[in-house]
Amino acid sequence: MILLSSEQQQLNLPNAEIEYYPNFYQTTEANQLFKSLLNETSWIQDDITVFGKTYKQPRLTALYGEFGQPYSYSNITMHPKPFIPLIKSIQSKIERETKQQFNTVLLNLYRDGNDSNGWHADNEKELGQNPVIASLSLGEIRPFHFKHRQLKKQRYKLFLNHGSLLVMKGEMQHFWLHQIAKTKKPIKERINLTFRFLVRS
Ligand SMILES: O=C(O)CCC(=O)C(=O)O
Ligand SMILES: [Fe+2]
Repeated sequence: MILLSSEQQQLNLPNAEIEYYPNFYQTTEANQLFKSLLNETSWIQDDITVFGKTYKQPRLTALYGEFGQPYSYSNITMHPKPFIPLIKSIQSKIERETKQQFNTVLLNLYRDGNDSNGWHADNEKELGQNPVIASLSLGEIRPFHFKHRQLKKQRYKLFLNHGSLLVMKGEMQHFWLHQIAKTKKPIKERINLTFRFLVRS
């Protein structure tokens, strides 16, 4: 099933609360943000270890945070850089419009269709019980797939527009998995910023 909309939308799904703002940033501003983030972000390519074998992560990432608290997922520990003004200003707009608070952002750069982000949930302990995650998309439009862990008919894809914001809340990270799949289509870069609130340990 495909979910598409041109307006702010609340999706009613079992065990999840999802809000989607297709035009969180207008195109001109989104274009500028994309260009600046591509150039100004400290992108790295981490190694991931799966069943004892080490691979290059199939995308570039960067972590920025307010407290310098490290964030670990999939056997990777990332140490945040202090916020840069550009990212701070994006965070402020997201906080204002969603009425939620964030202190950390994980950025993903999908260089082309070969880059991806496998099925996972953002359920690390330091995110707390029911995390609110705000995900800004810039650049190439790619489908965000999500599926319920138990209810096998509950599978969806949402095309994340250039300049769009997706907010995941409620029990979503307990009951659902999400991914950005590889594609053979010749596509350009996509940047994604996922704002999170890390509980201080
Ligand atoms: O690129 C996306 O839209 C999803 C990113 C994501 O799921 C993550 O970084 O945890
Ligand atoms: Fe995620």
